Amino acid sequence: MTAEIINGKALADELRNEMKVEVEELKKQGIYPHLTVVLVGDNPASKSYVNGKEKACRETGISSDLIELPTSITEEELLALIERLNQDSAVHGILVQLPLPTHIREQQIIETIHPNKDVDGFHPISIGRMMAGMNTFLPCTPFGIVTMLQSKHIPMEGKHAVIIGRSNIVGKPVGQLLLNENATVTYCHSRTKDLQQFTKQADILIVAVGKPNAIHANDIKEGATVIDVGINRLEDGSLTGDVDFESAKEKAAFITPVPRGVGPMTITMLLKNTIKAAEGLEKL
Ligand SMILES: NC(=O)C1=CN([C@@H]2O[C@H](COP(=O)(O)OP(=O)(O)OC[C@H]3O[C@@H](n4cnc5c(N)ncnc54)[C@H](OP(=O)(O)O)[C@@H]3O)[C@@H](O)[C@H]2O)C=CC1
Ligand SMILES: Nc1nc(=O)c2c([nH]1)NC[C@@H]1CN(c3ccc(C(=O)N[C@@H](CCC(=O)O)C(=O)O)cc3)C=[N+]21
Repeated sequence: MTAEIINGKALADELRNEMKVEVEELKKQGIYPHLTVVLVGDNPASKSYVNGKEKACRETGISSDLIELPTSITEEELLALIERLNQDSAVHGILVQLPLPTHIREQQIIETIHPNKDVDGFHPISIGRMMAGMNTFLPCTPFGIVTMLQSKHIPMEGKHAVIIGRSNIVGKPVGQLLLNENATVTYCHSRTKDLQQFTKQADILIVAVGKPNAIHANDIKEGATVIDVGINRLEDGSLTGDVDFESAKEKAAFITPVPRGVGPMTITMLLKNTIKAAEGLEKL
């Protein structure tokens, strides 16, 4: 079997065009959706992601501003900035780019962002609402993955979804969203014994490890759907995922590429959450 490639970039463009219309409608009502992005330090990868987010906002008619801070900023100063953004009624969404320097406690920062402005969906209140299946800001990468599966009418109900990775931003929440969609979910991680025993059972395999070639064709079941979340920059500057795409695409039924797979969908869901934040919480 040769897999159908799920073009995340094309789907992202399509959804962004729809959102553009929604944003225009909001503006007619006097609501100007606005995202504030906070970037601490000068990590080149973070800068590049943040640029992508700003460009996507512009294209959708969402206004955004970037607050760049030196690595030397203290946790107190960053918390004070977030408190100020929480109070600012012109700011609908707040995104603090991760990772943060080690002297700043990430969890403190995440918990200070007002849940009504938590467009990343990382606040414990957002996570709790997601677990309870309530309306909330869903974390962007998991939300993007489920949206991709739905766009291709790939059934989740009753299917075995195997997740490799258990981070708070990808692995754990994507498993929860798939569970909400009635999949049977297995989590694997670095302490999993005999990983292949699990991956070979997966109808839907989500790979969020952060290592090139973590998964090959012989790890997957014929006809599976393979979602590659990994973003790895190689020495030659090119980007690659966690899956050996060339071999896996001969065995899977559906597969996402890197680049132009999950990444653009992550940004698109951020735009969606920002619009939702601007529309106001009464809808939450
Ligand atoms: N496309 C997108 O929009 C996004 C892409 N990413 C990318 O996705 C990847 C994962 O990100 P993130 O979740 O933040 O990463 P983390 O490093 O936080 O998590 C990686 C996970 O993989 C597990 N793992 C590591 N090695 C193995 C192994 N050999 N076998 C099985 N499991 C293993 C770890 O296990 P343990 O918990 O035991 O350590 C951990 O749970 C990265 O490449 C990142 O750049 C991230 C966010 C968005
Ligand atoms: N608070 C916070 N929220 C995040 O959502 C967040 C974060 N911190 N820290 C880092 C990760 C990573 N992430 C990506 C977003 C888009 C692409 C993306 O658009 N990738 C393009 C390629 C981009 C390129 O060429 O560099 C693609 O895969 O086609 C990738 C990765 C969001 N993250």
